[in-house]
Parts: sequence; structure tokens; C-alpha cells
Amino acid sequence: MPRLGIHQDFLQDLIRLERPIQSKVLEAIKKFEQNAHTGAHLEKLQDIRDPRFKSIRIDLKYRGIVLVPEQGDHFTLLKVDTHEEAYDWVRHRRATVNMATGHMEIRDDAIIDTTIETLTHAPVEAARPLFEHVADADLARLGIDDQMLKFARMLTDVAMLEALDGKLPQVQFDVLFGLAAGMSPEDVWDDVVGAAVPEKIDPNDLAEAAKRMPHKVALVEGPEELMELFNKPFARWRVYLHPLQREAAFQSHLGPAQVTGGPGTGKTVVALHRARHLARQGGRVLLATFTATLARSLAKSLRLLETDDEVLSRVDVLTVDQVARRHVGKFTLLRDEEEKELWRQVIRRRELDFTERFLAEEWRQVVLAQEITSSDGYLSARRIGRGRRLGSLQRAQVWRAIAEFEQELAENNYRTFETVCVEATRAMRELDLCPYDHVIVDEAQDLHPVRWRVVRAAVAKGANDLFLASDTHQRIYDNRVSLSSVGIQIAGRSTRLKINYRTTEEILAWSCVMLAGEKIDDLDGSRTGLTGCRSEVHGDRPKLYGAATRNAELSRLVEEVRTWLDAGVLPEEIGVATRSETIGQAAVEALRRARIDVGYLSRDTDGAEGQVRVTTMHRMKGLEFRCVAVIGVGVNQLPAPSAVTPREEDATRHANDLQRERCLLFVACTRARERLHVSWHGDPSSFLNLASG
Ligand SMILES: Nc1ncnc2c1ncn2[C@@H]1O[C@H](COP(=O)(O)OP(=O)(O)OP(=O)(O)O)[C@@H](O)[C@H]1O
Repeated sequence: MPRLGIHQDFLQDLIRLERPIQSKVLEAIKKFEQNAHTGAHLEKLQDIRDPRFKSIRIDLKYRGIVLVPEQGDHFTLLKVDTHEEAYDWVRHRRATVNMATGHMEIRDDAIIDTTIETLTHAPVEAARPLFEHVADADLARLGIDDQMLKFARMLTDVAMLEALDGKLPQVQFDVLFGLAAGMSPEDVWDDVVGAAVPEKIDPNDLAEAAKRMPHKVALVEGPEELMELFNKPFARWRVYLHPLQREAAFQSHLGPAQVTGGPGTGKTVVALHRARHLARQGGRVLLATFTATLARSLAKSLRLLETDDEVLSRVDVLTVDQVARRHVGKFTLLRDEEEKELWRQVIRRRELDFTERFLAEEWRQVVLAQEITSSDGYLSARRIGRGRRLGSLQRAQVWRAIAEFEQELAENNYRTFETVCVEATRAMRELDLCPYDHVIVDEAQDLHPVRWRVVRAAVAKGANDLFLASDTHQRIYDNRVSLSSVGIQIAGRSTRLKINYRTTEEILAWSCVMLAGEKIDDLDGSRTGLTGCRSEVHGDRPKLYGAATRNAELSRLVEEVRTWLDAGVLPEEIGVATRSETIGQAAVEALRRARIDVGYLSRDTDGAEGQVRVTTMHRMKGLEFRCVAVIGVGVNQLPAPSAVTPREEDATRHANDLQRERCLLFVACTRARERLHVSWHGDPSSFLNLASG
């Protein structure tokens, strides 16, 4: 029975087509298997390099490109476009088998040949060959084939290689890029070629090669599954997990493990698969995250991934604070303003020369973070991350102020989110109560040490106890934690994902520039960067707009949203992010006045179907939209003045605050799948990458 595999790149083409054409494509695919035995619907193409490519007719104007293997009946649908574009794409392309991975590769022969030709005739330069330190045998072992070897041997500069990114077979490009960056062939093997390599690879058996790459070519069970695959992004990752994602999700570990990677690399997807996998094996699983919005979104995705109620009943999807509350009796939660007032009272009573912000941070970042409960403990504590030095007299004053503040809390039965966690940890430790067999934490970079202790106490130490998904480039709260300080040793059990599945390369690259100069540590204390993080999808560059006034900026927002809606984007696929709630509310009003239905995302509300979503940059974390507008990115709004400690007060905190605000903008911009609009009024924020918009 002939089968049609769907290549992931084809889905990206499909998403960009207008709805009526999409329906025709789906119709053509539905008919494929019925008609395949006659072969009549596959048209031969003239003047192409690889005769195994054939076309199927979608309508008068559109064609699909199908790879028809010489043996077997495993066809692969690779591309759909207008007749001319599809033909242009296929004309110089050839399908080959990578001899290291055994996977199918589609290459643009013409570009490689032309480059070799140009380099052959280029004036001879004194420069040394880029790969003179690597033997032919090593290159061959890493899957570099004859054509690519010829090309590689002519390169003298990594920029020549980079210029062909996206045009060369991807794995071979990655191998050469790794070697050019100074990696050893062994490291490149581990990092690029990867784990399970087939024993026998037949260079002519494309059908087998396609079967070896379920992360790229999926067989679907009939039209319903195909429609689902196409219409719901979640369905795609249910079917196509990258080998690294698969490994991270299903591998068994002796202790805590983690998955890291830039935005949109599928860390949440891995966390969801892992939660399901462990629950299916019978364990009680906690899938925890930072905000209630994220927890709701995780719970929704999990229900799409797993339909068995019994399995679902073994998974709790909660914020860490919700877990903590389950272990603490009745109390009054102290709101931000009330807490400030309490600190002010302490300062007044003791006539202290500290601000309420300084004391509150000292309490959170030193006392609570290090579980300090006595004056001796505080007087000898290391004040990591605190820039303002304190003499011993000042330390004693601060400790007495903190002790008084804590006493106020106790006497009035007040709790903050952090003290609820402290109490819950104590309760769980005392009762030796580990409610879960496995705890998985998404957005782990944002947890305060007191929350880490809740997480640690919720599960006994052992195999597959803890699994963390994190990206410290997206840290948007004040919590810089080294995991070993909270009793969590990852010890090499870490997987780093690099392919971004959400954002176009144009949006990703533009956003990454804004973090380029930042020094950012991973949760285990080692320096991390976004190098290698890439997207295989292309689209429009971000649009930047500077307005003279706030009203002009909002009018432009309305215009932009209207354009997206007119192009067929659904209202709920549009997100608007702002630094402050005030600008967010102004955006809501402006959109409503233009009769665009809109909902504001808050702690308790997610917005309804048919509504454009507006929310703060903080609440955008972990979410994604086809089109995103980040507005109010003016010099006076970002960094938010109230969120930055003055340099004179504490230089270290000042620098950390600026980095956090920069990360916040990065997070907001990388929520966009296809379109990004960034605007401001007055002067732009100094964080903005104005150059390449
Ligand atoms: N293997 C895959 N194939 C197709 N799509 C995928 C795959 N993995 C993830 N995605 C999609 O990529 C997008 C980002 O995934 P996810 O939210 O898991 O990334 P993340 O690393 O947690 O992102 P962030 O850190 O920015 O919140 C989602 O739309 C998801 O459906």
C-alpha cells in the first residue's frame, strides 16, 4: 500500500498559504493514497536534476513536489507552491542519503556547484584553507560527501560557509560549522551527528532514509490526523519530536536532569512529554511552573497530548506556590503595598538609614535565600549579588529590622508568597512527606531558592526525581540561583536544544542581537550563550515604528492589528505586550474603539476565543502568538524606572536589574511566530536593536 510521508518543511509552506488553497492541498493529499496505485496523478517534470521528484496538481496554479523513491512505496511530500515557484525550487535540487546519520538530505546542487566554480576561478589568496587541520577521513566519517568535500576544501574563511547557511544539507553544514569553530571531530560527532547511527546505510535507498527521520518526515493515519497536524501546532510536536527532544523527554536518569535551550526550542514540549511518559509508567507527577497563566496553559496542552483520564489523574499541574499552599493552614496574604508599608513602619520606628526596597531585597536575596534564622547566621552570611557593602554595625541594624518585620508577620498571621514556601518546606520535611515520585519544573530559571526548597522537598531523592526546563536568557524575575546551593546536582545530565520551532529566523536573529553583550550564567553556574540557536523558517523582518505621541503609537497599533486580521490571522493568534499595565489598558481601549474585540490577560483570565490578547511582558512568558506587537518600548518605559535600583544605592543590583529588563524585552519579542511589530513614542529604549528592523 503506497504511503505518503509529510515532510515538516511542507507544513511550513502550507501555513503560509491562503485558506482556500490550504483546503485544496489537503484535498489533494487525501486523494493521494486512493490514486497512488495508478501513478497517473504524479506528473513527470522536465529538465530537473533528480528525476525522482514528481509533482502533484493542487489546482490550476499550485503544485506539490513529491519524492518518489526507486524502490518501496514510501513517498514524501516536500513542498507546495505556485507552479513556477515549485518548479524553480525543484529544478536544481537532489535527494541524497547522509552516510553518517542515514537520513535523507535535500540539497540545492546548483548553488553548491556554482560556488565551487566561483572559488576555483577566484584569484589565489595566501589565506590558509579553513579545514586544513581536518583529514578527509574524518570529514567522511562525519558524513561530508564528495561534492561537499570539494566545496569544503576550497574554503578559507568561515564567512564563505555562513553565506550558504540554509542552502547546504543542514547536518553537513552543522558539521563544517562546528569544525570551523574549533570543535574536534569527536565533539562534532557527539554534538551534531548524535547517538543512534544505523549500521548499514544504502546511499540509494531514500525510502529507508526517510523512515529513519520521524522528526522530519511523518506518516499520518488518514485525513483527520493530517488536518489536526496542520491546524494545531501541538499536533506537530506530538508527531515530530527532534531526536534530542526525544532523548530529553524519555531518557531515564539516576538523579536530577535538565533541558535547556533558547526561546521556542521545545523545552515545554519536552517537559509535557516527560510528564506523560512518567505518569504512564504509574508515577505521581508534579508538573510545576511559575505563574498561574502558564500552569493553565500547560494543563491544556497536557490534555491535548494525553486523553486517558487515569493517566491524567496522576499528574498535578500547579504553580510552586499552589503546591506550597496545600501544606500551610489559614493565613492572610500580604500584598506588595502592605509589605512596603510594614517595612516603612520598621524604618520609622528604628530611625534607619535604609530604604524599604533595600531591606525587602536583603530579606529575600540573603535571609530567605540562605534559610538564615539567627543573627549569628546573618552576621556571617555571604551577601552574594548584593553590591552595597555593610559594616558590622549596619548588619546588626538590618538584622534587627528584619527580625521585627518577621515578628509583625507572625503576630498578624500575615504571609508573603515566600514565607508560605518556607513553612510548606518545613512541614513536608518534618513529616518526611514527599507527595510526588517525579517533579518536572518548567521555566525553572525564575524560581526563588525558597521555591526550589519546596520542589526539593516534594520528591524523594532518586531516579528521575527532578527534571528542569530552563533558559536563563529568559530570566525575568530577581532570582539568580545556583542549583547546588539548593541541594540539586545536575552533574552532566543536561540536554541543550538549539532549533527554534516557534519564531522565524528573522525575528529570532533580530531579538538575539539585543542580548549579544550580556553575560548570563546557567543554573549550574556555567556561562551560557545563544550561539547555535537557529530557526529553519523564514519570514518578514520585524517592523519598527517610532511615533511622536502615545496616541499616534496606539493608532499605528490599531492599523497593524487590522492588517493582520484582514490577512486572515485569527484574533486570538495576536498578542500585544507592554511593560506597564497602564499602556496595556490604553491599548485595550484603542483597539475597542476601533471595534476590535480584545481581552486583557491577567492572573485569573486567559481571554476568550475571538479576542486579541493584551498583557504585560511578564505574563507573555511561555505563551506564543502568530503575530505580536510589543508597544511602549520608549526610553522612559524600558527599563521601567521603578524596577531599576539606582546605581548609587547598589551598583551590582543596578546592573542585574538592567539585564533583567533587557531579558524581558527579549522574551516579549520571541513570543512571535510569524510577525513582530515593535513601537515606541518619543525616543526609543536603548535596549532596542534599531539597526536591522
Ligand atoms: N519537534 C517539534 N516540531 C514542531 N514544533 C515544535 C517542536 N517542538 C516544539 N515545537 C513548537 O515550538 C513552539 C515552542 O515550543 P515550546 O513552547 O516547548 O518551546 P520553549 O523552549 O519552552 O519556549 P520558551 O522558552 O520560549 O517558552 C511551540 O509552538 C511548539 O508547538
